Amino acid sequence: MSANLSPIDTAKFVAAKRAVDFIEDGMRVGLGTGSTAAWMVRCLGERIREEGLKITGVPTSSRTAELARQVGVKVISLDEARWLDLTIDGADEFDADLNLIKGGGGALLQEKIVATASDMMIVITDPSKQVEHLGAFPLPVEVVPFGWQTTKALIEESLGSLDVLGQTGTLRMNGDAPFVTDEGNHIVDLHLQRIGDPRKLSLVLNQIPGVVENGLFIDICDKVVIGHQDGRVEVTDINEGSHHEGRIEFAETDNIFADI
Ligand SMILES: O=C(CO)[C@H](O)[C@H](O)COP(=O)(O)O
Repeated sequence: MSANLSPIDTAKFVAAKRAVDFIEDGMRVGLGTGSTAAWMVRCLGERIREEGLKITGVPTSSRTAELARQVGVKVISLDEARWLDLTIDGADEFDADLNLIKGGGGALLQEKIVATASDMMIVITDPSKQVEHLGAFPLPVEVVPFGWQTTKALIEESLGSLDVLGQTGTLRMNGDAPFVTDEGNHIVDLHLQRIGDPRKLSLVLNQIPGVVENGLFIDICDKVVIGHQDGRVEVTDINEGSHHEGRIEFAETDNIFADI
């Protein structure tokens, strides 16, 4: 069987395939969560099978852990790894400074811990996630279940003094019940439309009792790999100030698509 990739999956796949080139034998790698990160895990599995690389992966969610094991990536915990060479993950939005909104898939807490414990973070994405100002995508905030309505009210109250356009939050649901993260918490999505000062917002949110973490990733991402539907790939490194373009050639009959 071969896959019939949609244009958006093609963009995600080529970004993932290019990013996996940055993984070297022996590395400890943080494995992100989401549909783009899932492509990366499959591409890494393919490299391990074909090249016999010795890689250990630290997944950022139970979903990613399951996929990694399925495709032959050795999985260890962050406490076993302690520190990582590289993390590759998707994002919901990124700006020109490579600040991010993450957590659309609900894994922001583990994603932020793992990315922060890495020498380098690479974000893989399609061009639709690039924005001038963060905030059109609802900002996920992970809160403990105890007293979540009070925490949500305190969050909304704090937004009044900040440079944001919207000020409402909604509890993320999973059917009729609140969504529960891998850490047993809930998520409040903030509808801000435009975030004037992401760094300040992140600090303010994380000082509210009941808030565990928020989905703003400030000064964490080093490189972004943008895949396009025609196979083009752009790589921007914020530390080097470099920008390169290339192309990924692939056939939809490749082994990697066999199970999709
Ligand atoms: O932050 C995330 C999960 O918590 C994801 O990386 C983000 O939601 C992007 O997902 P996708 O690649 O499916 O668009």
